[in-house]
Amino acid sequence: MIQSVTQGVLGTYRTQSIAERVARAEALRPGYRDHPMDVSAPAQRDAMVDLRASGIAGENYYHSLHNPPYHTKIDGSVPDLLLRAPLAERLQTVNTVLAPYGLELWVFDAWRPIAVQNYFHDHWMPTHLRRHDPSLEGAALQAEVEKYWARGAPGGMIDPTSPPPHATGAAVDLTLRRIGGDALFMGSVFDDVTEISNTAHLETASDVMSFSAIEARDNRRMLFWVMDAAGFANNPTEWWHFSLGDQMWARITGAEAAYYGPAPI
Ligand SMILES: C[C@@H](N)C(=O)N[C@H](C)C(=O)O
Ligand SMILES: [Zn+2]
Repeated sequence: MIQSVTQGVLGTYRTQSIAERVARAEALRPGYRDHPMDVSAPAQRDAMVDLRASGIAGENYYHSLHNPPYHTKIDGSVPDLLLRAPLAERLQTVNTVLAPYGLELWVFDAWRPIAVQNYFHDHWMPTHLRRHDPSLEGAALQAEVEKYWARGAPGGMIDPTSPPPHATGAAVDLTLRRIGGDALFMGSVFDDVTEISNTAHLETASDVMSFSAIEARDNRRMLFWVMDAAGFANNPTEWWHFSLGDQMWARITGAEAAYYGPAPI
């Protein structure tokens, strides 16, 4: 029998605010790309696995045509959903927590080719921002871009001490869905790179919240806490982005150093 999400562990997660935790992460995140990297950590050699082969559902968003706001396949994208093997195992564990509720994870993206990262950071996001504010340039433009899109690597040469999160195989973009069915309502589409996607946006949104907003808030809470319990850190500007072992994770959790640099691909 399928359990209601209002009961048991997910029921608890739905009622537990994430405001404080996300605010703390937000304060810690700046400068995460300068966080120490343990380049000789044995984990640096952890294998990459395709998540579908590990029983985790998903489709690479950038390699699909059903991917608003893009509605087109992104040049350089790949169909794979590759992640470090120990992290894939943790996602399997998350699925065992979700299964009694008839839920599972749905992955949008994991390891990302540097060409895709460079495109969004260097072209797509600056173009989008300048459409709204043509005067935006230089450091101010970069700061706005990097709220949502991490700096890539010029010429594709990834710095082993400062890789973009999705180049490490330790960052994953995902949501919750009914097993084999529809995704739960999270209040924004994936890659809506505006404030609506900030993880705690709905925690503080308004005094009189719509039922839609409450549902999205509670679903975000479920996702946040179930991933937190598996050791993942959330990127505070995006409800879908989680990582473990990379620099953003290290910065947010207070780990001395990251142990996942560029993925062995
Ligand atoms: C925008 C989103 N899909 C994303 O992946 N953002 C993070 C911060 C990144 O670029 O690594
Ligand atoms: Zn991401």
